[in-house]
Amino acid sequence: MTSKTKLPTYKIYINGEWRESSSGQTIDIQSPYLPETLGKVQSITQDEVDEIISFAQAAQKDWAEVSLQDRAKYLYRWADELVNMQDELAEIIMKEVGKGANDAKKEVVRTADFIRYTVEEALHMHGESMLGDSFPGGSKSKIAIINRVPRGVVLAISPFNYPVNLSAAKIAPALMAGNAVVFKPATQGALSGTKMIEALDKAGLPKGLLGLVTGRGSVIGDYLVEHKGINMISFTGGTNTGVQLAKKATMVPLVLELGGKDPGIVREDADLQEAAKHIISGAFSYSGQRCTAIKRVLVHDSVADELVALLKEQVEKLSVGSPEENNVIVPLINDKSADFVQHLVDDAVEKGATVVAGNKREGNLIYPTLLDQVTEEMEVAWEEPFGPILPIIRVSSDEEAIRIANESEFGLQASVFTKDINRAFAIANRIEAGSVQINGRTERGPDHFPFIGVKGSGMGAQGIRKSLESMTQEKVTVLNIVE
Ligand SMILES: NC(=O)C1=CN([C@@H]2O[C@H](COP(=O)(O)OP(=O)(O)OC[C@H]3O[C@@H](n4cnc5c(N)ncnc54)[C@H](OP(=O)(O)O)[C@@H]3O)[C@@H](O)[C@H]2O)C=CC1
Ligand SMILES: O=C(O)[C@H](O)COP(=O)(O)O
Repeated sequence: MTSKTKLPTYKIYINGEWRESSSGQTIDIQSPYLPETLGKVQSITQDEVDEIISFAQAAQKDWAEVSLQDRAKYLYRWADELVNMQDELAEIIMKEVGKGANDAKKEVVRTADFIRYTVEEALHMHGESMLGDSFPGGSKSKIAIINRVPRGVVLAISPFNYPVNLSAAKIAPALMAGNAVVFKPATQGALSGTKMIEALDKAGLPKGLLGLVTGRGSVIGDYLVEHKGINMISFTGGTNTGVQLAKKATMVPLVLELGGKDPGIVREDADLQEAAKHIISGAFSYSGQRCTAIKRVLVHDSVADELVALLKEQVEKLSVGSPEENNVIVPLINDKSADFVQHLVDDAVEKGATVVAGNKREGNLIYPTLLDQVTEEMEVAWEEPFGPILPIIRVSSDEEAIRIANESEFGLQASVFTKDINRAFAIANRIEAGSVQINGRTERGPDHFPFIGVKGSGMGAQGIRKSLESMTQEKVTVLNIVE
């Protein structure tokens, strides 16, 4: 991939046409690591949002009548288009969000796989029926037929860190389930999101069925969320944004996937080599800019020194630099994020944490940092850094590990490393999180697994089948047979 390609001014997508906004205003998208403006996106107006939603409402009525087999054809073509343009799209992802070149390409291929699996899952979902006679006084002549019907217009709002995959993870199930979509990508991610929609346009999606909204969430977000034409919201992003959104959205179903502070719990009987390998990859890939990154280690005192030595050895080997050379540690999305991460390190060091590795910064590039002797008084014990720093908290028992794990406001995932499978299950049962990984790093994939955040990490579930379910509602038709 070259870094010379000039990107054009991107447009909004309304009723199957690419348009500049009548606002006359655009937002420059800077690369997190290149001294370049990569392109401009439109700041949409409220009138244009109204237009998009009314086209979506009209198109959805026809789309709901299209057979699943026919809907599938558009989505398969979309997946094929994404694969065809994987180099171009991966280059944009890399430059726009600073993701390693290979990981950017994997994101595109994973997205095509996601879309195809979504189609196949939807093709194999069936309704159910019930006979009335199982309830006292009921009768066999009363039969309920329970089908899933589309919700209408789904608002899909995605974050910067997987600008293609997490967007398609909403759009594909929404469309396959018979909905129309209003798609609002993260502003830093809107170039990638727009390119992805170009692929959907090439696939011949009926006009109006999907509208692309660009503009700052802080400016247009409330208008979208409160719009009466929206029938469901699927949001992935930060907890603060998600909580504000939930307060504003009234009487529409919400799926929220928010932040995390996933603990890696290491028991004294763990295979420490394996645990260290999973923790490093869980904590530091893409510089820790994953909601599912391991964001704190809770290790038993008796093995803490050994684990810290193993982690140190591996942290020092992590490659640091440009995403173009596939470095693991890359510049963070912006200076503000880097400032926040540095603040967490400074606060911890001031309160007595030991720097085992790192604590070095060049602009928005934060070197991988391992902090030992972290205590509950330090902000880094609780805050989500979204950066390459890993605090180690030493604990004296499983009880203490569980207590600290659960005291977090978040509840996305957790990892438990141990050879004792009974203890692993006992701990997993008590951890307040959507998923617990036993002897593996925290991660969302494979994408057909349910993906769930509890407490401040979200509500509702994603994962292919769960997304299809959340983007439909059950409808019951009762047949009363006259004998
Ligand atoms: N649990 C999960 O599945 C995941 C969670 N995340 C979380 O996301 C965060 C990082 O992503 P980031 O993009 O910075 O998150 P943000 O919360 O900043 O933004 C997410 C999306 O919300 C939009 N937005 C901002 N304000 C509003 C508003 N008032 N109304 C509606 N939408 C709004 C943003 O638009 P704009 O960009 O224009 O501001 C963006 O599209 C981390 O906390 C991470 O943990 C990330 C990935 C997965
Ligand atoms: O956005 C995120 O951080 C993802 O949902 C995490 O996905 P991953 O675990 O597959 O990296």
